[in-house]
Amino acid sequence: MSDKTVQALAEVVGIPLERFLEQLKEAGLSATDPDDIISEEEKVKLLAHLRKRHGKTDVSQDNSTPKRITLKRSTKTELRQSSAPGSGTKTVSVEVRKQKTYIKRSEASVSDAQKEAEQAKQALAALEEQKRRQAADEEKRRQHEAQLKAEAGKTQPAPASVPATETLQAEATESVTPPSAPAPVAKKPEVAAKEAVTPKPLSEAERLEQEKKQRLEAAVERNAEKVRKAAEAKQQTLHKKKQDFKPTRGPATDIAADTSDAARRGKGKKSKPGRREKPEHEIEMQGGKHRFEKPVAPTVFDVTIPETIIVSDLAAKMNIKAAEVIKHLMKLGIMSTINQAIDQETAVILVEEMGHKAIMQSEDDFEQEMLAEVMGDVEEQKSLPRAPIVTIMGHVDHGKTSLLDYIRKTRVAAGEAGGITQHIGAYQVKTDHGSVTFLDTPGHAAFTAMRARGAEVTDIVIVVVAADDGVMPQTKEAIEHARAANVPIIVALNKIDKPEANPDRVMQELATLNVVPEEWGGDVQFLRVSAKVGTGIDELIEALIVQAEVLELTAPAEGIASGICIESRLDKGRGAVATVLIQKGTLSKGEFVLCGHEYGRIRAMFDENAHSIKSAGPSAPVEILGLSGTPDAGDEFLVVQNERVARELAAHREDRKKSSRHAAAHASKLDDVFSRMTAGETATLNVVIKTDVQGSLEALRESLVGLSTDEVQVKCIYGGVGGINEGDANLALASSAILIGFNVRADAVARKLIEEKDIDLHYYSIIYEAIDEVKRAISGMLAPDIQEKIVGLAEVRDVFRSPKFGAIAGCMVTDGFVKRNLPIRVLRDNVVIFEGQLESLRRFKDDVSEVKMGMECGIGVKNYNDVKPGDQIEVFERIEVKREI
Ligand SMILES: Nc1nc2c(ncn2[C@@H]2O[C@H](COP(=O)(O)OP(=O)(O)OP(=O)(O)O)[C@@H](O)[C@H]2O)c(=O)[nH]1
Repeated sequence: MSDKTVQALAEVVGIPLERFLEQLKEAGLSATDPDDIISEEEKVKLLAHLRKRHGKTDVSQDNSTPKRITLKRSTKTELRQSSAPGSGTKTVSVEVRKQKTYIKRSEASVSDAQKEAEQAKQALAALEEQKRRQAADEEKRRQHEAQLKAEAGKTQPAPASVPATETLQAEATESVTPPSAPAPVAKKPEVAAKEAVTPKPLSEAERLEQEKKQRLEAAVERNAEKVRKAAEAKQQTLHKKKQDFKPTRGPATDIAADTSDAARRGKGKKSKPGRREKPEHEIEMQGGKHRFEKPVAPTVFDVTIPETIIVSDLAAKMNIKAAEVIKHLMKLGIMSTINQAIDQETAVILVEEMGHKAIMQSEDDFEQEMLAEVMGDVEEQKSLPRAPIVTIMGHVDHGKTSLLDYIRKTRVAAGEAGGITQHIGAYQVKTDHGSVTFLDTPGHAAFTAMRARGAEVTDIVIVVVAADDGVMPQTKEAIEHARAANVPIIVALNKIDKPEANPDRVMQELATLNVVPEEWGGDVQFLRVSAKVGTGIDELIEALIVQAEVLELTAPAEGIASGICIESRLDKGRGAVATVLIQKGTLSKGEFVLCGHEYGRIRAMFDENAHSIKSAGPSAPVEILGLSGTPDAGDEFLVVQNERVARELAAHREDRKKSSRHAAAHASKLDDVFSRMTAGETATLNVVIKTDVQGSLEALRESLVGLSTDEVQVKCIYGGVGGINEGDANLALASSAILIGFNVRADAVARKLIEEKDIDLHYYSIIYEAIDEVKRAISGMLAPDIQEKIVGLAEVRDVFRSPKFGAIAGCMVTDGFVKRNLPIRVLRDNVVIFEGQLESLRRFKDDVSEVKMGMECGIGVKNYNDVKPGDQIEVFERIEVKREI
């Protein structure tokens, strides 16, 4: 055997290093370090020492008859006690090993002193080889021993029990011990007393088996030692951690503990990559105490409340369940659902009542804050004159489109191949004196719709009046809408080329509407034009430029661009395409834009001639590509520098849109006119009146305007004849006006808008009622005692004549339900033509009391036989409403 280090030898022998070193010291050897080399000579010395140590036990007789002794001892296994710490059932196996000491010794007895070194080598090598044998052999051996014991038939004292490590050592020692060598030391006398050995010769097979068992035992012992050491180390770590851990109350100290832990780990050995660290909480839980503690005082949150907030969002901000918020709202007398928006004031009361701190936040504040971040430090740019933005309005067929087309073709598309221009919703005309931008969506509906969305884009309105036709209802509407928006008017007297054109008459008519020509001493420019032959078009453009100068329209030409989206669409090949009108600054390709709640980088930019351009300045309409979606017409756009905030702002706007849908619209209400007046908010009540005939319009308008007092002025924004359409609803919305329908009704589109925007619409059929209600509203007498509620609508599809009932209208119920004993009105083109009672209501041949939406029925109207297909029958009920004050 070659020389080995102390450590290697200790491992081979299977005893702890420290112990082995001790033994080396006792043997008087110089090696003190695990890496010291033990020479053959030293090994012999060590063995001699060990032999001497064990020599206290007198087993010389055994040695002289080794085989017999071994056999007898091996039968006493079951009485042994464990000497292998921490190895559970294997403890029994360890006991058995002690017998083998005798076997070894007996075997060793045949060897002589000259063979010591060689024998030792063999024993050690054998031990090494047999370290990992199966425990099954051990079991087998025990059974065999039990059998032998039964055969022996008598009890003998147990041999001395020695710890496994010592036994192994002894094995090595005794294998080279001369016959006179002493037996191993009996460490546990009580066990030794029980064991006695009856000498009996061993067969060769038995001897081999005993050897095998011995080796197994050695392996088991070494494993047990390892396990024990690991358990001890673990125990120590735990103990140390427990000592280090001091229970904390606040998160700050928790963190401190964590960091100190981490620091400690860092200072010691570095955790190996890939090795899973034991989670902190497991360790803390083992300490018997959870590190998180219930807060001792209620947490007070700072709750930021926007102008409206959805119940579930409010609950989330206070870290409570929505049901809790709903419960508190109930206590405040407010019934709400989880998705309902509540106003800021209510939310503040609720938040404070729940013990939190409410911080009122205006949406504008928030947006301004974010916008400031988006825009960065924008230098104040010098304002320069800019082109006016013009909208053309007028009555049907008076030539709006022709005028726009003529200007575009002659002034914009000049020089274009084939004269084909792309329609992008707006175009700019350049002259020597300046430019003019035309919005290419004629009519007051588009104009008012943009206004209703809060976009005040138009600088000047051209009202087109056909000189051969004169002022018509939509001419009046156009004028009213322009006035409501406070936008100056220029009148284009069109079709001047026609022989029957009579511009003077038209001028007179307009003068009666307070649109007085400059040449008559008024302030409105009148131009005689022909959209067909081009007469007066240049003058018209000149007039626009002059008007722009009067208005002193200016905008910064440099700097960050902002403006309004005038239309957008989704193009199959190009994605979202938006036409925007730049109001300020210069917009460049590649810049990042936020538009409404859409955003993106401008991939490409085109002018009205579909020319790709790199940049554009104020009042220029451009088409941009690259937005995330299609913004709404009227949405504001601006260039942003920071994509992150742009995205957040876009998300915020989207949220706001959502909550404003839930929230009560801010449209004006007749009911709260008085309260707003007293709050000093308004001194004007705007009304939009639609009536069945001109006579009632005039009567109603005069009566209502006449109600004006020193404190409040009733202002008729617009009055017209006919049903209430989308334009009327938009006008009411844009002007915060109340809609009054006198013997007229709103059409389906208008009804939808009115419902969506919560516009205050009132239907009357008696002028006095309308006057009385407005009077009461402005004098604080809120809510009438009796209100009318429309419960159903049926459309007349056919009319049958019956000798018994007269005219029977075959109807389809299109909304709500029709009930026999409720009052009805007959409407033709949304105008009330009759009010009365139902005489009969039938489904097929049966009389019925009620017919629901989607069903057909026959309706007979009492004392009225003039029903025609296309008429509508409105069923309503009068309900009593309690006075609120
Ligand atoms: N003689 C003559 N005809 C014109 C003139 N301007 C328009 N027209 C004709 O008038 C008709 C109506 O013109 P449009 O431009 O469609 O009128 P509009 O106001 O846009 O009509 P809507 O789009 O229906 O509201 C067309 O047949 C035009 O050719 C003009 O200056 N002279």
